[in-house]
Amino acid sequence: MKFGVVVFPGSNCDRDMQDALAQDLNQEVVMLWHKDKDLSAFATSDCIILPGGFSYGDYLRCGAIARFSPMMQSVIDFAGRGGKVLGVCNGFQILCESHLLPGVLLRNANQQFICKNIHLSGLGSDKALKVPIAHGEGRFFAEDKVLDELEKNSQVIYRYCDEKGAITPESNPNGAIRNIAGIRNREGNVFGMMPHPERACSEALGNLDGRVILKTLLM
Ligand SMILES: NC(=O)CC[C@H](N)C(=O)O
Repeated sequence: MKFGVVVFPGSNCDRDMQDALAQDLNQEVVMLWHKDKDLSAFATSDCIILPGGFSYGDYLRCGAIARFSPMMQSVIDFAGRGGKVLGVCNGFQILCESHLLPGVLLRNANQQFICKNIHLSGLGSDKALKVPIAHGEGRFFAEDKVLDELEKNSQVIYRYCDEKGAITPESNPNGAIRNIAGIRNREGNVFGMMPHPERACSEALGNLDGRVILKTLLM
């Protein structure tokens, strides 16, 4: 399978994602510019990634302007055809702004930018996975009705937990509702998460837990 990584003005995790996929996971990766819109080289068995960063300087709300990039219309069409799409951090924000995923990312409860390792409970492992976060607007929120629907359809893919896997208020770094760190759409082909698996894919970085996440979701 082939991966396309969309570069927006202000993306800063695009090369990390490219490196993780190409070097650490041995996958074919093509970089895509947000002003282009041609995805004809991608089959629905391929995957488009919206990386982390500060697209358009985070003006208005994180992801609110990137949503209108020409490439995003093509990504929405690609997702509609069943192609896999993953948004990490700013990419997750763009997916919510584009309504490919429900809910919103609000400013962190403590009003601070948070950059640290956290633990996740969810797909791919029985043990807690250690992954870095780095965001100012990462507090997932949706109305109870939406949340109940997400839970009923197993669309919550990751929750913040402690290192033993317990999902507690103390293990929630940003105040995300129900400790939600990542979700998928109902069809199961669009994924969004605030933590950065691409920063945890290499032995040189001392953490391989990100590989488990990327492999589980995408390969
Ligand atoms: N690492 C990121 O993608 C950061 C996302 C966004 N700029 C925020 O601060 O919330």
